[in-house]
Amino acid sequence: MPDLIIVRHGQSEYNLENRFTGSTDIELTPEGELEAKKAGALIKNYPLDEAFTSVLKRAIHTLNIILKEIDKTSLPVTKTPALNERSYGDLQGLDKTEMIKKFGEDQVLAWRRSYDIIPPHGESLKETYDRVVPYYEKAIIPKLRQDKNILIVAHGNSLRALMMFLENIGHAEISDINLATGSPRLYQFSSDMQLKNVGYLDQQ
Ligand SMILES: O=C(O)[C@H](O)COP(=O)(O)O
Repeated sequence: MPDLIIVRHGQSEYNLENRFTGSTDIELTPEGELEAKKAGALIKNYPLDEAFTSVLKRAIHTLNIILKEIDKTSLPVTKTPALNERSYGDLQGLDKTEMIKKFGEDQVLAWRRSYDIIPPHGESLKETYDRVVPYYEKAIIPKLRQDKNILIVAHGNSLRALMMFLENIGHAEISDINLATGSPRLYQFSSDMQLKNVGYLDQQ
């Protein structure tokens, strides 16, 4: 029965400053490092075989802190741009509240949470799904089929896209779903890859 754990990176400097991050390569805050350490403590009881992350440092550093916490710094790690945060295009670096003042709450919410509305020169959740899910199917499902336990550390929207696939979440429903930083979510599958159990480790 393979386990998959997904974790959004800990708080980043732009998260703290309420700025759009997207594909900007921004470091964790001290609070984000602490969140990663706490995530590691929750993951400790699950024997992992491999980990996957993006090529952005907030995710890589979160993974490194988790691996240190669970005493598995030699775990095989794959870093791929397929798991990167979606691009927020022209919004990157800008203040989220300022953007609400300029464009209105509904527009900003649509850019942030809708499935197919594209932020200016950025990437929609649909486009993110179209790179995350094929990568998951090609590179990660075969490992789970070999009964390997896998950890993925990535980003709010690359992981929302993956959650849509894993939990069969519809286009409308996904707009209400947000993944908190540093909160591990566990998926347990049967040997024929049927989802048997899903939930946040800090709520179990
Ligand atoms: O890119 C960002 O700004 C964050 O990682 C996620 O942003 P969101 O909550 O607006 O999707």
